[in-house]
Amino acid sequence: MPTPKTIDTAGLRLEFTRHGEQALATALKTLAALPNKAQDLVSKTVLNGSENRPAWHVLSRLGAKGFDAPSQAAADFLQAEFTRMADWVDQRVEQAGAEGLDIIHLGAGGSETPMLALHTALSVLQTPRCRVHWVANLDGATIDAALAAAKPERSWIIINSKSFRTQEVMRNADIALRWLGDGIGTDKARQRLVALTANAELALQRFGLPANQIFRSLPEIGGRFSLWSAHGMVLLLAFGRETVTQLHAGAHDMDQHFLSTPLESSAPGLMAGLSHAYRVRFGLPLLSIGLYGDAFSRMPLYLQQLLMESLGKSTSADGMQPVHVSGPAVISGVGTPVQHTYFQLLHQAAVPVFHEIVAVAHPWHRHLREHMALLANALGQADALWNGKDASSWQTELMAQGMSPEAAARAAHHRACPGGRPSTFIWMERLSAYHLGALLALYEHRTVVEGWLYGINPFDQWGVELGKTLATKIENALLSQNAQGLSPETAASLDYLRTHSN
Ligand SMILES: O=P(O)(O)OC[C@H]1O[C@H](O)[C@H](O)[C@@H](O)[C@@H]1O
Repeated sequence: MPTPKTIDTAGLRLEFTRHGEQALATALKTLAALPNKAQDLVSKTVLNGSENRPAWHVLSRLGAKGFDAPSQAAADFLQAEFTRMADWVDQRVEQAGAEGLDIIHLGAGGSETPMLALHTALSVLQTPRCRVHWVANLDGATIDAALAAAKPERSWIIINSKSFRTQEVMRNADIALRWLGDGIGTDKARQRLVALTANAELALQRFGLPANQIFRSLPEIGGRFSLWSAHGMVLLLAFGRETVTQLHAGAHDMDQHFLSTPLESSAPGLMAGLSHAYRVRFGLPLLSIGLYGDAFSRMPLYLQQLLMESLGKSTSADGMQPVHVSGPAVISGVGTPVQHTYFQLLHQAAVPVFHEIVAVAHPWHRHLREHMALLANALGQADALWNGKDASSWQTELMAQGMSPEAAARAAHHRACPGGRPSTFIWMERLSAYHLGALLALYEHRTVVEGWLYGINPFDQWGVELGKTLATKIENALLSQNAQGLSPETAASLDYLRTHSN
């Protein structure tokens, strides 16, 4: 099959023109040999073996269909829950009237980063209908600042946690609930608490929340894939049903492309195949993602979570074998500012990095000339990475400017860029909810396929769990002043902390 050099789908154009024939051929060969499990994403097949579950995030897009009875039931449930949530949101916004709402949004990881990324991007296009105060960290200053900026009488607390066990989220919820109780009374405060979760039992148990204050997702939807389900409520609050429906439509169109196209010619397939080829065949450790426009300023954290939490594994999906090469470390930032931070490393570091660029063809503001200059920067970086400029061209140029041949030769070596550094250019035709939905679904599918190529399970995250368990144990030791059972390194750190923490 000839290598597609560009792919147009769901309002996006992907250019694969800045990759060598060898990398493309390797990607195509490995993709051709990989059983295409895309359809399993919409069936009852257990794709997440270590947690013994299917992976059902595609079913949470509006309009998605299941392949068999259990998956269709899941799609029906998720989409009905979306409608219940959208109705609830409309009522809240209407009741708030001109005063508006303060939303205290408590969530971590996948229960915050994708919503924050989209909230930032969509805010450029549409003024949010409510003020959102984001709190992810266990940093008392952050929750204090969020609460100080909100008015209790118009505040709602959203506890966004799939497991309802994430310690920092629950701690912040306790603080926020106390603050709201002080402001409007305990009973009223409890009525202003909403849980978005796959663990409704725990929400009931911990906060006594009635069913109408709980919006449910499913355990089969992984944390970093969950924004389309109830976990994305804040987007409905801020931007309304029409915008969020457009977001789903973009993702759904990308799903259709992914589900109906062989991996070798699908956009997510080829991105994954190339990333895998650069890691496994060429040994490159780093992937860079540069996104052009401040609308994308919160996207890097989400993309890093999606890619690294999914692909940072070293055990085969069946748990039986070690995997020696898995996903790249991801560095990411917003162009042009990021060009002034780590791009030097892209151009001249001894070990090459592979790069992805996201840019929007049509400006979302009135400054067309500046927008063209922004895009010229994105293209200029891609060109410099791929075509470089060798020492002899520099030497000729510097001598033409009057430098002596010896000085020009020395200077030329510092300036020379080797080129041959690959990138995939991803154009969004416009900045819109639809195109953002398509972009996020593209990255989701690309991540999943890449996981399959390494032979790992992209849907679990056991490594994150150990540190969480230890944190609880260490906190108990700190409180009881008893370091028994802790590692000697931690016990020594606690000695320092005992004398310096208050
Ligand atoms: O939604 P929660 O259960 O609170 O989990 C929040 C986050 O916790 C961990 O960091 C997981 O690794 C993430 O995938 C998850 O999104």
